Amino acid sequence: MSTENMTTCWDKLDQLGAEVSKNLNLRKAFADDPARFDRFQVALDDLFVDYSKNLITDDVMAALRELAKAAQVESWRDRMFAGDRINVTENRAVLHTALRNLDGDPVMVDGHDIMPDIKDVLARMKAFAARIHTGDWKGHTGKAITDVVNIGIGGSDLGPVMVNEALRPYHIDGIRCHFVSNVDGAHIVDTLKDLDAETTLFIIASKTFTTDETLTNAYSARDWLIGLLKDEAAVAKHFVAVSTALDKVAAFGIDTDNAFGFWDWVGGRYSLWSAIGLPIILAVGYDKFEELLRGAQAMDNHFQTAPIDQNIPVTLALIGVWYRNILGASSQAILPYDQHLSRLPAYLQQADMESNGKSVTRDGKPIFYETGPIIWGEPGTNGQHAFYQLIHQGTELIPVDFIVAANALHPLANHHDKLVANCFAQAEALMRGKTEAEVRDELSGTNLTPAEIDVLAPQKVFAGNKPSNMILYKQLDPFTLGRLVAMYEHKIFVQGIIWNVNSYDQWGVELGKQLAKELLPMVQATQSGDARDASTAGLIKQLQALRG
Ligand SMILES: O=P(O)(O)OC[C@H]1O[C@H](O)[C@H](O)[C@@H](O)[C@@H]1O
Repeated sequence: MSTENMTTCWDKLDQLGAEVSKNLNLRKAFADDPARFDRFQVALDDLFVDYSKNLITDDVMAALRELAKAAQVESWRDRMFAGDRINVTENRAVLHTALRNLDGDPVMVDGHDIMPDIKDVLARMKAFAARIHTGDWKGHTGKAITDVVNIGIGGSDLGPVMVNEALRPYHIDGIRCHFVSNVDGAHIVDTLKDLDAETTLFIIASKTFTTDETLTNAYSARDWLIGLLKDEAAVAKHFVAVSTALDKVAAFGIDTDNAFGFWDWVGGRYSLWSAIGLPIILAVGYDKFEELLRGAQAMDNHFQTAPIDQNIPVTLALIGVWYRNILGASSQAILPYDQHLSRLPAYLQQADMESNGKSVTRDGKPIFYETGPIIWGEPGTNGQHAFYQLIHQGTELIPVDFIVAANALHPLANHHDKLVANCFAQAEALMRGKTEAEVRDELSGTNLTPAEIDVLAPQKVFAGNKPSNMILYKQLDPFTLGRLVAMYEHKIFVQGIIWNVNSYDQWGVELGKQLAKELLPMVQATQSGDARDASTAGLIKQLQALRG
């Protein structure tokens, strides 16, 4: 990319940033411009994004699109889809999009078409799930499986957890999925407490099959099963694995006939579309999983073909860059008005923060601008009664993504109407605010004294001018969920290109893992901690004292 062009774009954006900060009032912008809503929207069929309530003008959007062009977003996008090794620090292609390229062209990696491999694993998962669902797959004592426990962490947990929660209305009767991720023994102990070993199936999900938490939980699950069924041979009927490292799966003692593979060109946090999605297939059935893939594929096609100014992921990415780099926002709130999307913020924390939480460029140079924001959020309306206070009246600029379905998948229409009304109301309130004059007008009808009004009125003022996107669609079915997740994946990709970071490695997680290994014998009191820094050494001593 041309650094010179980028600098020109950033300079222009800085200048527009100063202008917008000084002059743009959204309430007035809507009043002055009846076409603002029509101009600032993008859609893919029923998936509609209103971005008119952002601190943007036509000039801002034009300058941001110039930035995307200068950063060569489109050619990077094409390189990603074509299987170029854009994950340079790991020398890998980035091809989660191939996992949902169900009826697309061949995708080549090192001269080999990967599509037949992908379809082969899908077919094996489909057949396996059918055996579980029909009761044809029997546990060691001859009983059908009723409970599935997925043991995995990070990308081998958060995607299936989020999707299974999101697709709750589609769950198949007779099979319950559980997830164990934390090395905190409470997680597995609490999960197994109510399960019957004879009817429980464990999925050990780990891309690398080296992750300590997952292996620790897997061994404890194995002990639990063998302890109850009194036969090591039981493992064969109660353990399956999902991994790219099938040799390590075999070393653990799981028959590779019962393992589902994926490949190093699937990043962990982009892997729910791969065999990592097995618990999704077990929860909702293969056909719904395929609808999820087809939804993601629809968003992939849109991302590849829609012009920049009508491209949903590009638009969301550019608006995010505007807030992060020009207007100084440090976080991005994800506020789904959908109880079933309660795990979406946590899922996007890994997707976004592990991808773009970087401070060196792709070629290893230090970065002197802001990169990935802090991602956080909770479903509405709950958040309204907790942290929205700070969004409305605090001192931080917090751009918000509201996400809501037009139709509920439950019969309580009055609930859904209230949910949607609250969602739209929050976006409106953030945008328009409430002036001191409006507050004083309201208070003038009360029996407060003028002195009391002087104290109270400023507290009740809403500055407004707070930005949000509204993401609205027909209903949260598997297809739409696929579109939604792929939309965020591509948003993250575009931002990574603009920030010139490698969004597909995660070296920042390594140091803690390494030190935990070193500290374990000190925690176990088989080695002295005295040589560590004074705080760590002191904590180890304090720990031993508390353990007595
Ligand atoms: O799937 P695994 O190899 O067990 O990895 C699980 C997780 O742990 C790693 O430390 C990374 O931070 C994550 O990106 C990854 O998803």
